[in-house]
Amino acid sequence: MDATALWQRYQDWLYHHEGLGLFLDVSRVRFDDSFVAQMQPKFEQAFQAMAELEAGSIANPDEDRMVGHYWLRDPDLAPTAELKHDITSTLEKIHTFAQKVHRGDIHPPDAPKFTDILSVGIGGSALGPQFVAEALGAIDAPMAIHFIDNTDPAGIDRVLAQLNDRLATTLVIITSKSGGTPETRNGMVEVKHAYERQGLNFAQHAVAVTGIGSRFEKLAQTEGWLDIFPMHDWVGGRTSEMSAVGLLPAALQGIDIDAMLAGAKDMDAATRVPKINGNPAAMLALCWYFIGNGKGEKDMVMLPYKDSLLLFSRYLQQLVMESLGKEKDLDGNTVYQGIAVYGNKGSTDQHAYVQQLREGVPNFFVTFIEVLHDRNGESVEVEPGATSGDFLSGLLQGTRQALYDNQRDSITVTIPSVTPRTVGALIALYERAVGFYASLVNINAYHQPGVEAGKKAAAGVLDLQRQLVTTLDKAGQPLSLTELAERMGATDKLETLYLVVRHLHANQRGVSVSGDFSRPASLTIAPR
Ligand SMILES: O=P(O)(O)OC[C@H]1O[C@](O)(CO)[C@@H](O)[C@@H]1O
Repeated sequence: MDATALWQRYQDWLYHHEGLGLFLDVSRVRFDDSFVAQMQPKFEQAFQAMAELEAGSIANPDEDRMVGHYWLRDPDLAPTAELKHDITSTLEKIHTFAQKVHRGDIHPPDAPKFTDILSVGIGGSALGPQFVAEALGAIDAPMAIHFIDNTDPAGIDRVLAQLNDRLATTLVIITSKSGGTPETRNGMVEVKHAYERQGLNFAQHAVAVTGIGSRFEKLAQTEGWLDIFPMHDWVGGRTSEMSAVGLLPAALQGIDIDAMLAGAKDMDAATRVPKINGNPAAMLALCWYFIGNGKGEKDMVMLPYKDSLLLFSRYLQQLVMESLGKEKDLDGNTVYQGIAVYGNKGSTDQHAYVQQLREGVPNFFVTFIEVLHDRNGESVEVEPGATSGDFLSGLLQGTRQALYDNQRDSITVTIPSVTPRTVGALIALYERAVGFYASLVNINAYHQPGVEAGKKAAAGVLDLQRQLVTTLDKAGQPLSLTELAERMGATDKLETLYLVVRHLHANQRGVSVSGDFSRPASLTIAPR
């Protein structure tokens, strides 16, 4: 396409949201008019399905529940007065709680104010709060936030060591919709121990964000935690940033959560428009379908050219991959759907993997996120007539052009600056695009059956470990791996037993091993 035709295409497809100051450019994705016409009927169905979802239909048939994250930013849309009340009262409760914590009305037992937040959660109960903290957390925020989002003992120790002197003034938020996620439970138990070691009362520092009636809710009630915030069953983990999951930590950090909600609400309204060109989420879904042939054949590389948006790709990894990565479609056909997402930030990644993007295997498309406002305050010229921000902008444009020249498609989302309002809008934009794309490829975006298999297998390994230690204790003599497996009736699990023994040995726990780990048959295992 020559420069004149490309410029025309740029203008024909340029989306601009005046209120948000957001632009979307899809001109560097090579679909043509006939493709758009061919997709029209599928989009009509997608718009219809989305309208039904917003009206409260059972959009997640497997789990028999409604999907209501759009109501969080526009409670008037909630299908019943009761749901509307749940949303508005939770928001009010968050505001009041944050104000009281900031004023010191709610304070730790032995100090006038809480200084820090320790958030314990994983997946949708961590990624949104982490992204928002990185994007919007101020250096002089009223409270600094820290995260435990794994069951890695060394990782937990690192966070607790950083907080050591301030544990007495740290507010702990335990977030789990199900209230039964092992990593989060472990994090909570470890944090509780840390408080007890310092002679502190954990309950008087703890807040739960959890599903109504969950195990965590009951525990928090029994132990008398500071407060409990509800997660409603119609909000999925990966779309929960605008529920108490995201809003509570954001409000405590002094982030304007009403502006986040307003930005998302405006974007929701813009993506409710039932047409392709003119609806930014539909435009994204159209591009994803075109580029990946409706089968996710190409990966989505997210490149925000702004350090504070570093975690957007990680946040989107869950939103996109947990929603779209499905074996079966809604009719039960095996489809193996999904779109892989990765990326960090520009221009940094240009010095890491952009070489491959420009010249290597063409199995991706890039989404550039451009931020127009460079910084608050004046910029020095780093060379005559150019600032650091000019370089950042030039590098984005240059990479976009270099990729296009080599047949690599890209999308560019432009926002005026990184604010609560634009961050809310970005989240809403991608939530809706994922919803549309799921309709286009006929899958359920709102369940995650695949995650269960790994959880069940992990539980099986831990059961085997307990059985192993009991068997060894009973035997009272060293056993080879094979003898151990025979006594346990687990001769089909020799490899798992070997891996468990190796891990226990590395941590001096429960077993004493002699022999050579590189020759499993040489090992003898005794109780410690
Ligand atoms: O909030 P919960 O119930 O602890 O779940 C955490 C995450 O685990 C998952 O269920 C996957 O295992 C995610 O969908 C969810 O965001």
